[in-house]
Amino acid sequence: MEQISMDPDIFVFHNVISSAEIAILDREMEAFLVPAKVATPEGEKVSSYRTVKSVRLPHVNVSREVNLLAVRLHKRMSDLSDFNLDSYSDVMQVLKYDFGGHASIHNDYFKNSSSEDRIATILFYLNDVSSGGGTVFFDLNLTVQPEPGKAVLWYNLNLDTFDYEERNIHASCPVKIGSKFALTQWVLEHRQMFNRPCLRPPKLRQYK
Ligand SMILES: O=C(O)CCC(=O)C(=O)O
Ligand SMILES: [Fe+2]
Repeated sequence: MEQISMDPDIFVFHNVISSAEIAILDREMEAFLVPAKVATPEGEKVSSYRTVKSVRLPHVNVSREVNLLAVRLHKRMSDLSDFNLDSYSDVMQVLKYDFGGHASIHNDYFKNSSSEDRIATILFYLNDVSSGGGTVFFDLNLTVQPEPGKAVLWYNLNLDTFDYEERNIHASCPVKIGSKFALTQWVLEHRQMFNRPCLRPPKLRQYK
């Protein structure tokens, strides 16, 4: 494990998913991938803002082998992050960015006082991308390049101030060769009330 940023904390882990496990996801999930939608004032839409195919995991239509793998991956994400994850409510997303696929600059929090927010993000990289495809943190001058088995963890809510962690604004750079295959987990805050207590309620979080 490496800490690639101290303030805010960002951690990188290596060899956290095996090539055999990646092969299962590659083989079984391709058929279920659909263009991801983003929330707009007119509802959920496919958008040039985020051009990626995605599917939820666990998933009702996939084999038992894949759903058992999903349970193992949740346990592993929980072990490496010390967050409490539940296979039924904290669904992961398998992501595939084809040539040119990208996610424009954003933060992962909702900043919406009516729902619980995403306290952190855990992103597993499942392949190499020889050109493009990095996760870039603009304010931190940091780019994390995909490598199979590597994972990155960042916090969307600051665990010291209990406020929105705006400095983790990020994007997924356009893929210039091949495709990018990844798995993301947005960690919700309510289930963390005992291991990360004292988060400020959404209405009291500041937006400067
Ligand atoms: O694919 C990436 O590098 C970034 C994904 C992302 O922004 C997210 O999962 O929230
Ligand atoms: Fe994101």
